[in-house]
Amino acid sequence: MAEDSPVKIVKQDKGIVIEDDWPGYSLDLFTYPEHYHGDIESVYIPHGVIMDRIECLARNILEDIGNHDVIALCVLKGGYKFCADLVESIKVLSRSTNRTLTMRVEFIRLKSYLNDQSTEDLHIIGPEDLSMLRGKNVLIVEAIVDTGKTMKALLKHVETFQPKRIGVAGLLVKRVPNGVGRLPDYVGFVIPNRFVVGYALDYNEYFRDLNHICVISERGKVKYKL
Ligand SMILES: O=P(O)(O)OC[C@H]1O[C@H](OP(=O)(O)OP(=O)(O)O)[C@H](O)[C@@H]1O
Ligand code: HPA
Repeated sequence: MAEDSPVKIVKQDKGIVIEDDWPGYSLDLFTYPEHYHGDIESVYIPHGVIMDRIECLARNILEDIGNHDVIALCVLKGGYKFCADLVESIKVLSRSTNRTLTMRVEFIRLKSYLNDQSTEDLHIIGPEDLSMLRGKNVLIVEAIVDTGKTMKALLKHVETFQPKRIGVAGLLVKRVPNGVGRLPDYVGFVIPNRFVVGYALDYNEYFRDLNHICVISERGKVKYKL
């Protein structure tokens, strides 16, 4: 039976720290779509490493969830791959440990970036009504916390629907000067202040179809600039 109390977050994960001098892997060592040739500088986090890390996060999250019901709130668009892989990993782990876990997934979309810059124009595009979160344990699933502005606005918005407890899983947290707001409870990787793309992270909607997380090249920035 599902427990009625709030989920206790005890298995916090501060993430794997990628140092500032990490150049990434040479592109020759990996495959990637031909149409991005010249548009990326290096493979920063290979797809397989992302998947392994997600499995660890899933294990920690599952231990904290116990027998509680949880709603995963996927932050679109950048979070769609992380959310799908995280929920799948939690499902597989819960089956292999004979648990009966019901995890609902809901979606919200926020947008603020133009080119590689955060703008003041932060829109919550939808849905307006998240009343299904009232009294529930909510796990926000976000691909990247950079300036932290998106997470700050999102938490403020979600709190108005009075969930029981909000946990946050973030695949990437960027080391930036003057970052704002709450850091995720479960972090995949802490990365240097470089603009990364792939694994659903975009630059003006390009690169979401790249499996690895890569550093965009100057040529890529110019080619897809708006
Ligand atoms: O911490 P911040 O500096 O606020 O940046 C993080 C946000 O930026 C990106 O979203 P974006 O606005 O590009 O929309 P998208 O997810 O649809 O690409 C990303 O997916 C995060 O949601
Ligand atoms: O480095 C980034 N890449 C893609 N989207 C982002 N949104 C914030 N930071 C980033």
